[in-house]
Amino acid sequence: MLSLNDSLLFRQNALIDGEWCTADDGAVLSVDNPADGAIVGRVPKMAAAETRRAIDAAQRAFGPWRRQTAKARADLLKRWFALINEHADDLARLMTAEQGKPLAEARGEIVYAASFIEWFAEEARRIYGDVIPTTANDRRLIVTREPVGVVAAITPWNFPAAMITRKVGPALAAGCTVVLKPAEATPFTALALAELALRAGIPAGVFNVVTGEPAAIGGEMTSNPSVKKVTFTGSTAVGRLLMRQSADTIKKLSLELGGNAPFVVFDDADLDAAVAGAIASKYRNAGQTCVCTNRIYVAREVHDAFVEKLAAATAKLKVGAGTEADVAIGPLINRAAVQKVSEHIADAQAKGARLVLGGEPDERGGNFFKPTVLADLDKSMLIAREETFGPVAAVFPFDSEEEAIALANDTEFGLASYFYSRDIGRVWRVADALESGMVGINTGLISNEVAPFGGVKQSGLGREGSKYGIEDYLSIKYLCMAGL
Ligand SMILES: NC(=O)c1ccc[n+]([C@@H]2O[C@H](COP(=O)([O-])OP(=O)(O)OC[C@H]3O[C@@H](n4cnc5c(N)ncnc54)[C@H](O)[C@@H]3O)[C@@H](O)[C@H]2O)c1
Ligand SMILES: O=C[C@H](O)CS(=O)(=O)O
Repeated sequence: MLSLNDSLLFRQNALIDGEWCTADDGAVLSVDNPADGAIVGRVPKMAAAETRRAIDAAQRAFGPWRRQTAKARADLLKRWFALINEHADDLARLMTAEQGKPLAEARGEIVYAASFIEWFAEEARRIYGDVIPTTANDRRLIVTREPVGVVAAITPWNFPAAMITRKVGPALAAGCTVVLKPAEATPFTALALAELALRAGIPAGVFNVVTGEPAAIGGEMTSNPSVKKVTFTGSTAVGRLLMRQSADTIKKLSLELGGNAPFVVFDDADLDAAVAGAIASKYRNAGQTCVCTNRIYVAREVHDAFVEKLAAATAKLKVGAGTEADVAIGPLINRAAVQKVSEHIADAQAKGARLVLGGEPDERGGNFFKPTVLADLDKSMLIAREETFGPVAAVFPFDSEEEAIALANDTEFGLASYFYSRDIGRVWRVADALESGMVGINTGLISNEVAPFGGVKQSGLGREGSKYGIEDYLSIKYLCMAGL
């Protein structure tokens, strides 16, 4: 049973135009706790009709919201930021109950999620235009930047708060209004954030949350002409589908999609630092992040030493429910996730990989899986091509810098990549050669609100966070002011 300081944060209804409401037919979706399968709660199973009403509410709210001054919007966002931090413990409990991550990680995500609201409250007041040197004395050339309008947002289950504020923060700061569909597995964190937005004074209709049928809701979002932008975070497969569905009405798109991050350890690396970085990047959220290391390439000269150190560090990671003390690896989100991890391990072993540690579900059963280290892998294995999204460290040997770069880039994804070297020439050569939107050099943790987050190739379009993250919610208008 959920125990919150503020029980009103536990919302089991959707939010449309400032009102908490049910599905038209009263249907509901159950949400279960990945740690024990217990029902956490239920949310409306909405579809196209309710989504259309939410879009209409956002359209009505857009005019008044965009006409507020930047400072007025910034002040409301700062109040929302303060309320999120004030209620961080309750938000973390909600998140652990529905997503499973350890409470300490959930608490950290709330701080990270709030930082996007604070950052874009500040950015709201720096949306500048241009005055261009004129082409003739009878005219002045002016550039202004305007909010695009109603934004539809669809987010994943692995970061139930940060993936939402990384979109809603810039959208509201720019003067847009939002209709959000959170993942069906993790709606309660989103609904609690929406409750706090109302308490902050963000007007009805500016931020709406619909829950329910992904295909029906997404179909309305991508076809409704009032929606001017779709911003999506999730798998590349769904991102591709939404891109196709948005084409008929030429919607602006931001896509934060799948990854398959390489982690390269060169022979001149600080091995202990590389092991610490691999642990941080691999096992965060039980390996369920888009920027988790998926393939670890180690110079053959240091391969065995690295594997030994990595296995020793991995063996110290405690598996358990997110509410238990000192847990590092919580449950995976569902049985399908456990199945995929098991398939990747079995496939690798069948093709010659060596199991160093773990390799099977935890004794607890259910969605718990032992942190695993595999060695002596090669590119024929599924784990080399697919995003595992689980606690499996796959170590591949390599013999040259050129080979390491070729192996690292041998994927259709290009979100994050990492490498460890203390040779400054090699650092610049490898950083330039890696095909990814983000590169961690001598670190396994790169995410924050001030830097541009996003990928290349089939990992997506656009950037979130940083000064760049607000651009996708703005359009440029050129004024040619003549007759002077
Ligand atoms: N690049 C990033 O910033 C980032 C961040 C987190 C997760 N991800 C990626 O997301 C994936 C894991 O998350 P997931 O399992 O929730 O992904 P998913 O694509 O299955 O679901 C993401 C969201 O899309 C919705 N959805 C599913 N089918 C839909 C449809 N037909 N129409 C409209 N919406 C639909 C889901 O309900 C959910 O809200 C991984 O590939 C991971 O790499 C990427
Ligand atoms: O899953 C991907 C998220 O973007 C996680 S984070 O931003 O790296 O914390």
